[in-house]
Amino acid sequence: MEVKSITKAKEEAQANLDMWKYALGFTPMAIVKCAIELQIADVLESHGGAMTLLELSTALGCSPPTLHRIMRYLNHRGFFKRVPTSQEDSSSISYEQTTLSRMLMKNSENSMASLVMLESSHVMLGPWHNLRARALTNGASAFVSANGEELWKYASENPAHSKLINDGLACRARVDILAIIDQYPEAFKGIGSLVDVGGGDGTSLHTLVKACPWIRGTNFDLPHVTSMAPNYVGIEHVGGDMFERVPKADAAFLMSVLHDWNDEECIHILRNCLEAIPKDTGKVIIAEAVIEEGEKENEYSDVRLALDMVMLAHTETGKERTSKEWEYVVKAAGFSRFKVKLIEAIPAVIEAYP
Ligand SMILES: C[S@@+](CC[C@H](N)C(=O)[O-])C[C@H]1O[C@@H](n2cnc3c(N)ncnc32)[C@H](O)[C@@H]1O
Ligand SMILES: O=c1cc(-c2ccc(O)cc2)oc2c(O)c(O)ccc12
Repeated sequence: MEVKSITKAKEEAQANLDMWKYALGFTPMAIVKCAIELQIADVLESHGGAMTLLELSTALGCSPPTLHRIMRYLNHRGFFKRVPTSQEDSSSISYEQTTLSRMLMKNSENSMASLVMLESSHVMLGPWHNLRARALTNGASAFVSANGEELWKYASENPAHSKLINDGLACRARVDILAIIDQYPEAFKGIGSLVDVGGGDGTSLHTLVKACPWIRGTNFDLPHVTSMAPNYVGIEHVGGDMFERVPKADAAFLMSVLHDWNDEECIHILRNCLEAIPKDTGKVIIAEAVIEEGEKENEYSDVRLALDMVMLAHTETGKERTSKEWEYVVKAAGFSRFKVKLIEAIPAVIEAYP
């Protein structure tokens, strides 16, 4: 074979292999969800060390051959480690936790289980089947087509789904806030009071105030969200509508809120934030993904671009933005200066000054 046709054949073989990832793309999400529901990681953790397949099957109430196949798949993906044994039969295989499998636990510090449960719920998966209509009309919301009304209205009428959203977003909020404080602590220096606009159940603010105890926090969200939020020392929950008014504070913080809305809506929210802070010393801190294009792509780009698709599926007008697009909405809202600090995490920190 000519060099050119060998190269072509290799490319086709690789493309064929790559296509399998898309055809069976749902598998990792479904099996990870199954592992969370079975509580495999929680049972292994409370056992305190390696468990044989038989011990694990008994503890979980599973059939050993089925569990063996599920564990083989998860192990292949880096969840759980097989401990070598001298015997060959599958029943004597032992498993122990890995850093990745600990993230499947319900209550570990860096658990991502609730986010998996949110994204894999019927309500959140339905809209993905309606993207074609959204692309063809750019008007029909995929979420509304699947669930009858837009996400935040749906959540206000379905307490179980509201809890799924709050828990799902809270688990990654903790991780993102810790990354921000660790890599850019200057953002919160000298701030006496801070309002977290669209703060959800207060997890972000609680994590922030624990690390920066000089800050008095106001967690501001829709009334049905704040009324269900747990009490935290140093945090006041205030229910309201950010399109009407934002409570006053030295600084306003918005994380994963503006990506739910179009430019005009963002400008409206940001103007209300500008009204809420002192003209001379105030600032608005925005924690959101910044989409990099071309050569600037890095290991987070894949997740950031996937989040943009989540916005397409789950919100009516939301989107992730490039640095230029952020500059446009911030300046159009009346801020005079803006700074983007890129960090090793999904969100960047954008500071906007009056
Ligand atoms: C994607 S969540 C982000 C939550 C939190 N900031 C975080 O990062 O985990 C968006 C939040 O905006 C809130 N929200 C939506 N519309 C709102 C409105 N009109 N006024 C105040 N909050 C609103 C939602 O209830 C939700 O908690
Ligand atoms: O399903 C989601 C997920 C997010 C999300 C996940 C991870 C991040 O680092 C940031 C955001 O945000 C969402 C959102 O803002 C929304 O309105 C609906 C769904 C989701």
